[in-house]
Amino acid sequence: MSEPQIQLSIRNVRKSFAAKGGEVPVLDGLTFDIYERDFVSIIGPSGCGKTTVFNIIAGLLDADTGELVYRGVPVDNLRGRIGYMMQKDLLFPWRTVLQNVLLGLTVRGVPEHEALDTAREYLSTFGLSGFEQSYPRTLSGGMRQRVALIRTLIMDPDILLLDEPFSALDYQTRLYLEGVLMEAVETFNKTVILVTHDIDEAVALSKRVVALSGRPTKVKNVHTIDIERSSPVEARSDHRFSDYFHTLCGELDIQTTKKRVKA
Ligand SMILES: Nc1ncnc2c1ncn2[C@@H]1O[C@H](COP(=O)(O)OP(=O)(O)OP(=O)(O)O)[C@@H](O)[C@H]1O
Repeated sequence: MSEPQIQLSIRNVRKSFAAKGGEVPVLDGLTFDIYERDFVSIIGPSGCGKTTVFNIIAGLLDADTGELVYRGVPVDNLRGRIGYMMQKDLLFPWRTVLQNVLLGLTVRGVPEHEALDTAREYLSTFGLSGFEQSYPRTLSGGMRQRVALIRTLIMDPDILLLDEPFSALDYQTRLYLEGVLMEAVETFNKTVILVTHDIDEAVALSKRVVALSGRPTKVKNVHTIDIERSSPVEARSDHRFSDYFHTLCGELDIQTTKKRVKA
């Protein structure tokens, strides 16, 4: 098999924020690589700067120092190359499902009939045919996240940045949407970077997991997850799943053995 090609390098990125007591260092020289068609999860303690990394990649924030290198070329950010999906679906409530999905293509100047064909095809692929004229408030949380995922994918970004996209959903819907995501990523050949608090989800979906330390944040370790993965539910039955799960709990200092509670 050929060596994986590096798509994006994050090199020595530092970022501090001004706070009442002075500058707070958040990212302390973050360095890791993303390969072509990678699926990488980023895990780390709450507030360690996971969203900040995404915002720097997306061009919503500037790093203080450090470098992003995209396919061998240093860049300021990946604006125009990424699709960013967040925990909150951010659909426009006054627009129908179809109008929400069409928006990006229209802004890009895609001819109307072409945009409509593409939008309908995506809605059908994601099981949302028949809901074109529905408004977001009439859909379940899982359906709204499917619309948000379509809206992200339809722009054909090189890399998907997914910031806890399923964390507000119930477990059953999450499992279902993990499967939808996995299939979509394979069908559309996308590279994914996923921020998640859910170690179970990280192991089930990812080829690699980047574990971050607490603030000021560095990369603690990068783990390759080598499991059979025909679906995220199947992945959970792989005999190595539990080992990876425990290793990553250890990275986050989560106690996995029983401890006596002192009376
Ligand atoms: N624009 C900003 N101005 C000032 N401080 C900020 C700003 N953005 C983030 N921070 C601070 O930087 C730190 C990291 O925030 P960030 O949201 O990136 O962490 P996170 O790991 O994504 O958090 P969580 O796990 O809770 O989602 C936090 O202490 C946050 O308060």
